[in-house]
Amino acid sequence: MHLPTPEQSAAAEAFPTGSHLVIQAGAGTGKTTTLAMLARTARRQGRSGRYIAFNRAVARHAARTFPAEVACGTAHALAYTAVGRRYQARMNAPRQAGWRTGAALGIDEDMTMRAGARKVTHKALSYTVLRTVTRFCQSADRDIGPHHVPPLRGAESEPLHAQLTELVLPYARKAWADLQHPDRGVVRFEHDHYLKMWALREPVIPADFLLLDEAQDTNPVVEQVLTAQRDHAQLVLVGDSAQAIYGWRGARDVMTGFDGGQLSLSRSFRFGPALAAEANRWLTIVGAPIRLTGSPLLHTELRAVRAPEAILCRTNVGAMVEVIRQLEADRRVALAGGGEALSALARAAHDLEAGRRTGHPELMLFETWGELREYAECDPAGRDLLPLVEVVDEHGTEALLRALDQLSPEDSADVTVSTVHRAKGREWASVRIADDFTGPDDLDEAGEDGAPLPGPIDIDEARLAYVAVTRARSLLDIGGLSWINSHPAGDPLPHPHSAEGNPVEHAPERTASATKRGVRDR
Ligand SMILES: Nc1ncnc2c1ncn2[C@@H]1O[C@H](COP(=O)(O)OP(=O)(O)OP(=O)(O)O)[C@@H](O)[C@H]1O
Repeated sequence: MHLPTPEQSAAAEAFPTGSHLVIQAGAGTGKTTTLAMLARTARRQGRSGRYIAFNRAVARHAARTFPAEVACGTAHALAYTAVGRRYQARMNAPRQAGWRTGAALGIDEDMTMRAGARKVTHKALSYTVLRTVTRFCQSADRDIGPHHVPPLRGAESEPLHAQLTELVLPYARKAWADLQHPDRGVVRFEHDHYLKMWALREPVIPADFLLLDEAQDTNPVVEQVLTAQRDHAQLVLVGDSAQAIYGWRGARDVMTGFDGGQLSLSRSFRFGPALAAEANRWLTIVGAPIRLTGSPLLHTELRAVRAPEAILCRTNVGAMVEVIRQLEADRRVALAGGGEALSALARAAHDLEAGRRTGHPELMLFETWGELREYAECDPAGRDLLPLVEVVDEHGTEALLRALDQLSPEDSADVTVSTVHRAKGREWASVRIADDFTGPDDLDEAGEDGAPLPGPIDIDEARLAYVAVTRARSLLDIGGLSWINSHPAGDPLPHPHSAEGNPVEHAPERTASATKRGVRDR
């Protein structure tokens, strides 16, 4: 048993008062240890509660640490017990292509829409219908509406999206109605469906307290259920606002602005002071409420690393490039999460090269590779696909598929390549940041030395950088993030050109952050 830090003790003392709390827990600061301390305090008080984790693996890990009075699980597990189990027969139904579901809902093969020169086929319409239902299920809304219809690659303009919405909405509503029957229907029943049904019933969760983990990335549907418990249960939101990296798929940081006592954990047990300083530079840029202190007992170096245990990439395509490089260097390579997402992309590219349409949701509106290349090169909405086009044009799809076939399991690999999204919650002894983390574009203005001034840093990119650098224990090679060393915002001292100190930008939806994101890691 460790001697608690003053911050851990403060959390353990605040908890028994029963008031709602927010605990900002920085990377590697012993969050689980601290929550277990709270749980033991509750046991002494005779209170029982629940810990709600982001996924099942985290919930299982917590269950081993927490006393039995605290039930550990996910929001989906609660919803399954209350609603989902009635739909078990439908959940066991075999998977089928989205267009078959679309056809069963009435989207015939000849039902298409023109999007300029592109044809939105019945397959793309069916996909959009199913995605609309999923987005509704993740929202806090009572009914399906136009804002749930996702933008379709290659048909992003407002008039086209409006046309798509009009076409898709009636079928999305029909799909949702179909899903209500416990034992028959044409739409495949998914976990998000029963979660939404449960939320619409406005459930009361019987508990004296609820501990919500990873609260910086909470789906609105879970947020709605949780905040509705605040009159009978003590709410404790735990997470790290600076690690909120799922905003692009609708998640919200429910810690910021929450009405409750504010606590923090800032002593990192993962790394030493040098890495804490690097992390703090990013925490300053994102305007985070905490700064980290490294453990004086741990030595972490920042320097070039030739053979790191892990290479962290910004995008899926960046990961593909790294996999190829590492294989060429004769290293056994693992890809966190497996190679299926990348293989699907490579197969889609292969189909387009052969002049066939693909069913891949990102590329389904394009008929040929040339058409996709033009979209990536000339359309601002397609700019993030440029790295994919370049990697395919450089290596060819067959070489990419061969490379992905050679992946090793993590436990027998020399190096693990991962996107930052996949690396969340993980740590390695030595980490290199991949070179797809490019800095912001230069401004049109020049500085006193005549060199162009670097543009502001997108705040979403800075959060991603913070998650990436804090995965290392002993060695960090900041690699692709080295541009920060010559950016004014990378200076830990306030910069003279900026009243606030650091020029950063809070990017609105679908601006720089969206176009820079690359093919998404799901
Ligand atoms: N007060 C303490 N003194 C020394 N070591 C501690 C203390 N609190 C936690 N630790 C150690 O820090 C490490 C990380 O703690 P823990 O497993 O609780 O964190 P986590 O929740 O898994 O990770 P993170 O903090 O990154 O979310 C563990 O090895 C734990 O034993």
